[in-house]
This record gives sequence, C-alpha cells and structure tokens, in this order.
Amino acid sequence: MDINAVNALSYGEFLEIFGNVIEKCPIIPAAIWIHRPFTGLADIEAHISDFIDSLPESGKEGILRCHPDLAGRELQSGALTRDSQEEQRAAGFTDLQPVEVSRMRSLNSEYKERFGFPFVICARLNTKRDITRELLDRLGNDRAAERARAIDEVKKICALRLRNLMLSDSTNKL
Ligand SMILES: NC(=O)N[C@H]1NC(=O)NC1=O
Repeated sequence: MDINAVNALSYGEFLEIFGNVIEKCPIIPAAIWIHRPFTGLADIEAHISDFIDSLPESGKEGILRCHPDLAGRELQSGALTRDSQEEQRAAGFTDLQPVEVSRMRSLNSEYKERFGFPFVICARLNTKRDITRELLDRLGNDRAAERARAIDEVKKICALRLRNLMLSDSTNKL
C-alpha cells in the first residue's frame, strides 16, 4: 500500500488497518489522523513519535502498560494481539523450555515491581538471549531513564509494524 492509498482511506479504514501500530492504543493513530495527507511512512512515524513525546509521563507509562509481558500468560493462553504473537514468536518466545519461561516470568515480575510498568523491548530486533541480558541491564536504570528507554522501544515496534503494513496489501483486509 503506498502513501496515496493510505491518504485515501476513510477514518474508520485507517483505524482498522493502523489501530494497533502502538499496542492496544488506537487513540494514537486516531489522534494523528488530523495530519493527513501524510507525505510518506516517515511522516506517519514522526507524527506518532511527536504525539507520544507530547504526553505527560503518566501517559507514556500508560502506553507501556498496554504491552503484554514477553513469555507471559497471554502468550501461553493465545490471548495476544496478532502483532505481538508474531513478534514474540520471531524472538523465540514460543519455543521456550519451562525453565526459561519461569526465568522470564520472575525477571518480568522483578522489573514490574521496580518500575511499575512492564518491561518493553522490540522483540523483532532481538533474540531471547539479548532480551534477557537487556532486562537485567535495564533493571539498574532509574525510573525516568527506564521510562524513556522503554518508550524508544515502543517506537521501534511501531516503525516495524508500520513497515509491515505498508509493504503488505493491507487494503485487502477491508
Ligand atoms: N513487553 C514487550 O516488550 N512486548 C512486546 N514487544 C514486542 O516487540 N511486541 C510486544 O508485544
């Protein structure tokens, strides 16, 4: 789908296709709709990024809390969004040994206990080994630095989801 096709979508169609580029936060693509016509993929990405940056810290944490845990219960019960399911699979989280699942769960809990929001990382850009190492590393950050780091990861996830949508013929979904 090229940018002209994106600009020709109705509001409802746009949300149907781009509604989950930030996990479970359709209000974000809804909010940037006003900036149409977009000049390209980078323009959509920049509007989303600016919108997120304009939020108060509580709003940014709210976005983080919309993300499911990596290797969490939702993965096991099949309750993830399709995007998240594919990303977690790409990082190897669908093939974990029970001992690896327990390790991830306990690290996720420790992280959440420390920061009050879930650990977020762009799974497609990392292996499960990188992710465990990063989680341990990032546990040493202070809350403000960690919030900013996690939001950067949200933007990376968004960039890849947008690319996927633009490269696929998403209008077929309508
Ligand atoms: N917690 C977390 O990082 N979740 C995610 N990361 C990613 O790439 N997709 C997700 O759902």
